Amino acid sequence: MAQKTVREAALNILLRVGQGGGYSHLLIQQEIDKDDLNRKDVGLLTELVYGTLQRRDTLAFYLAPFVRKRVKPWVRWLLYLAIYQMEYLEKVPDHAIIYESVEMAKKKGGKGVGSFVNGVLRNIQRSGVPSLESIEDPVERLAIETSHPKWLVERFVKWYGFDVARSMCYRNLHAKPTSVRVQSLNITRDKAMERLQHDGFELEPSSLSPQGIIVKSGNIFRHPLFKESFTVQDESSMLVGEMMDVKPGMFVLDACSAPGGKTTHIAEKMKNEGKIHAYDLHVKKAKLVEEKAKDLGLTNIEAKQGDSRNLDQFYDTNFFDRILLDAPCSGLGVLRGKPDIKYQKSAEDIHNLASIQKELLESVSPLLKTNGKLVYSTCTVDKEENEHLIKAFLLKHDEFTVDPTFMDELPEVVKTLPGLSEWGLQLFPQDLNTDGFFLTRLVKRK
Ligand SMILES: C[S@@+](CC[C@H](N)C(=O)[O-])C[C@H]1O[C@@H](n2cnc3c(N)ncnc32)[C@H](O)[C@@H]1O
Repeated sequence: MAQKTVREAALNILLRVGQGGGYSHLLIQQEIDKDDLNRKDVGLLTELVYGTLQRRDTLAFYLAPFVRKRVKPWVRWLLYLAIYQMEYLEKVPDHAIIYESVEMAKKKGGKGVGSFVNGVLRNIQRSGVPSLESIEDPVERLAIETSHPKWLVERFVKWYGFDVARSMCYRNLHAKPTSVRVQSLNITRDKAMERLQHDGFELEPSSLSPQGIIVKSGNIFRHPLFKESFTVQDESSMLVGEMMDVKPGMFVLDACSAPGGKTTHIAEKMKNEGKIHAYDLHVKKAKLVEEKAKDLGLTNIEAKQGDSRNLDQFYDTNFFDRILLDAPCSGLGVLRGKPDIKYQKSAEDIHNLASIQKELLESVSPLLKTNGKLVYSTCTVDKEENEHLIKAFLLKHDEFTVDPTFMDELPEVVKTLPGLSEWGLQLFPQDLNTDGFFLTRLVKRK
């Protein structure tokens, strides 16, 4: 695909995301599948879409003094795309960016729109974008310079203080590394790394899971061993499997399991013995768990569609040795991979999600055996969904406590992190370059 067409594809994706017509990562994937782009084009498309979307509010601030009238959404996105390239990418000179943007504007909207776009971009090139230093309120400035909604930055500052909020917002602007988990029953991590390095991959072992590998370069999806031996998984998520404390032969409930990253990890830890009852609300998603288990050769997983708020009709109380509740959440820890989330979620959404999480925890916890362990996790950094929820649950249920051995069993690298508290571990993306993630392990005493 010629570069100009890549930019057109980027514009179409941005417009659809802006209109609420899809998620950027899925739309990029669709475009890649549709056009069979080469590696360079895929890189450029991803960079343009993520970069522009990640910086949307900063770009709007830069554009504001140059556009006094209302413009159509596609023209606005076209201008954001152009300013993003002018301000953040060094590869293409400004005159080429302006030329291509004007051509796209003419093709899509006619000569008039073309000359409007030309005028705006040439003015920006001449006078430069406005300085962010002109914003006096530090929270508002942080919100605009890192393109997060102000209410969200206020929330982060309230929970964690300005410095942690600032590091997190900045880290959210940068791409995250790819990491994979090795199917340890098929191949050891050392052998897998040897093979990948031989095939030209640049790698690092994970410090959070002995099964984890950080892939610094190379396309792991196309590797011949991918299907049967690797699962793409953030290192923070691998920590869940590591902390489940499972043994072969146990009965485990994975209450929210799709697409099965953590289920299959737990199954590997159980040496493919015992049984994991893996539920998901959606039948299609439960199928994904089944397929993933099949690809990895794991037979101790039973994937089923079901609402985990109603499992008491199928199981007696005190049935499971271990329960994982990897709850549906706001996803505020994964903004690097899914920038759309920061513009779409509201405080009310978070509050509603926290009630679902609470309902799920209330419903699955009676199914745990005495002395059984329950891991609660989310990929968010919001206290209402994490620490506050656990605190309230423990206040109500004196049969549960945070497992006293949880802290000791954590990997050394997390033991000094600021997010470790008596309620569990809150990982921030800036800590170890993982997703923002929360996990804790409860134990049932009576
Ligand atoms: C965070 S994702 C789980 C990710 C998964 N544990 C993994 O590691 O691959 C949450 C999942 O919960 C499912 N879910 C939401 N509400 C549910 C409910 N009431 N019962 C069962 N599953 C639910 C969603 O469909 C979603 O797939």
